[in-house]
Amino acid sequence: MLRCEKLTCVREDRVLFKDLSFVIKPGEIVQVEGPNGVGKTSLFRLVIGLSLPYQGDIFWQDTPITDDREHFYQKLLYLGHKTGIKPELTALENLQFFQKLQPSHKNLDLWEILAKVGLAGYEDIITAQLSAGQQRRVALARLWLNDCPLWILDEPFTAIDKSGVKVLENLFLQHAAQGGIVLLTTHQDLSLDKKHLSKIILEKPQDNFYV
Ligand SMILES: Nc1ncnc2c1ncn2[C@@H]1O[C@H](COP(=O)(O)OP(=O)(O)OP(=O)(O)O)[C@@H](O)[C@H]1O
Repeated sequence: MLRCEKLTCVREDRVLFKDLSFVIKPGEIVQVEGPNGVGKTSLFRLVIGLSLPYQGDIFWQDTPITDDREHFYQKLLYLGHKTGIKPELTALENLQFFQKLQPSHKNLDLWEILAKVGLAGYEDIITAQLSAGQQRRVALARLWLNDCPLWILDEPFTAIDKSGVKVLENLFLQHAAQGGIVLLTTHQDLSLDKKHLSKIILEKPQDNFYV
């Protein structure tokens, strides 16, 4: 369970959000929604401990994430705006690298995973030569190669076409059905219904909302 209590985020003396509290339980998919610049990425950076909140606390399984970072990071898969793939390696080599980080998945068929993300026939191409959407697909293949219960995904669908979004939505449902958590942000409309998708809406504060 991920619990955030009374989070306040300040950037350059400007309050992005104040006293934001939420709980995400195993099996939930939650989308953070709001216009450009409202603070979605900033919220994710707080939640994963990359920056400190101005006020508030973040708990994983009732333990503050600052108390046991190592345990928290073992449970977390975070994909940010950058793809995090190595452009000089092929799609397959990138996956082989990710697989080495997850020994429990050493027997998974990487060709099959590349086919699942729509890269059959592109396995041996240097990723720098792939399109933006194909590069994003290589990065997203990591979702098939981990045991982490908590997925935090910052705009995972950037440059991904509709059929790719559908594949990922199904994967999120599968992850949630197994007790995982997906916390994501996207500007795309998702086809998941209210039963499967909750939302945290961030709104632009008043112009004079300064500390
Ligand atoms: N490191 C930083 N230092 C100062 N200001 C920052 C920093 N990071 C973000 N900001 C500011 O905080 C605000 C929120 O940025 P953030 O990236 O969280 O928005 P977002 O909701 O994710 O936007 P988008 O939908 O465009 O990705 C912006 O006005 C941005 O300029």
